[in-house]
Amino acid sequence: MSLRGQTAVVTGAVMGIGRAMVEILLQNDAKVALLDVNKSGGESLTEALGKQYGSQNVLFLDCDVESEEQFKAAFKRAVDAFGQIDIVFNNAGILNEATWEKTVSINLLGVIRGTYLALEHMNKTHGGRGGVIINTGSMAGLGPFSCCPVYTATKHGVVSFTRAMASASTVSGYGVRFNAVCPGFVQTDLFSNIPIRLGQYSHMADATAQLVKKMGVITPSQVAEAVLEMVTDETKNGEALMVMPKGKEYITFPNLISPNK
Ligand SMILES: NC(=O)C1=CN([C@@H]2O[C@H](COP(=O)(O)OP(=O)(O)OC[C@H]3O[C@@H](n4cnc5c(N)ncnc54)[C@H](O)[C@@H]3O)[C@@H](O)[C@H]2O)C=CC1
Ligand SMILES: CCCCC/C=C\C=C\C(=O)C/C=C\C/C=C\CCCC(=O)O
Repeated sequence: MSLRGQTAVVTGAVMGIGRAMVEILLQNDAKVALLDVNKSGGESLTEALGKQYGSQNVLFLDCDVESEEQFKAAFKRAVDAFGQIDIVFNNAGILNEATWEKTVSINLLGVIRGTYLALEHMNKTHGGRGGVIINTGSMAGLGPFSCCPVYTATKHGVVSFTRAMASASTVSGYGVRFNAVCPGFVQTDLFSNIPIRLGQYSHMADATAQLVKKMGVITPSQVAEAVLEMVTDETKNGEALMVMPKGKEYITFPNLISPNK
């Protein structure tokens, strides 16, 4: 499937799931702006990707999603370089229960900030041409990940924010679709230094390792393929797509207004 003529912004683009998403977008002919705090890694990755996919199709922007100023400037530079933004993947996230305020700031506030800044360029009621925004949740956004209560709260926030924005967009005519991807365990850097990341819950590291063993682990590319499906399938809006070793599943949420439906 071709995304030729489409432009994407990916946060947390240098490693893990973000990096896999950048590659699949480039493989499908999109132009991609990579936003990340890892400047040296971002510059060398972008140089390598430029050689493979064409340097005019890839742009690194040094950006901390905690900073409104840096984030706003990055969107502007992406628009200046590529002309418009059609796809946004708000993916940057950390897992650290010790620095829990930072976890909230990056995982939840960063997604909200990225969504609102993206809408300034994409919202059809403000001269944009619409598009799709995918936010990275987690299975921890669907059920409790007991060793990480704050991380769990941020991911529930991401899923709920995404669903509410999908609904707001439909009602308001923004022309932008919103979906959340909810992976299980993915083999990335988040798996390093687990006891430190768990902070006061470090005593649960062994039990969590058992859970990982039971549930299994997927690759960043499997997550990227699931995200691509929600990018390209124009019927998908307000979805939370769980991605697990046993496969993908769109989550059915309770209908709170008509509980028997
Ligand atoms: N690895 C896993 O098992 C799972 C991860 N996730 C979520 O997937 C997303 C990506 O995580 P991974 O790829 O696993 O992590 P990772 O640690 O491999 O990559 C995260 C990337 O985000 C960047 N980043 C971190 N803080 C940033 C900030 N303030 N501003 C901009 N960029 C920043 C990092 O430099 C890095 O390139 C996160 O939101 C995470 O919560 C969700 C479910 C499972
Ligand atoms: C000891 C290894 C821990 C590794 C943790 C690393 C990353 C986890 C990232 C997540 O986003 C969590 C992903 C999946 C698990 C989430 C919830 C499990 C809920 C299980 C249940 O309902 O009981």
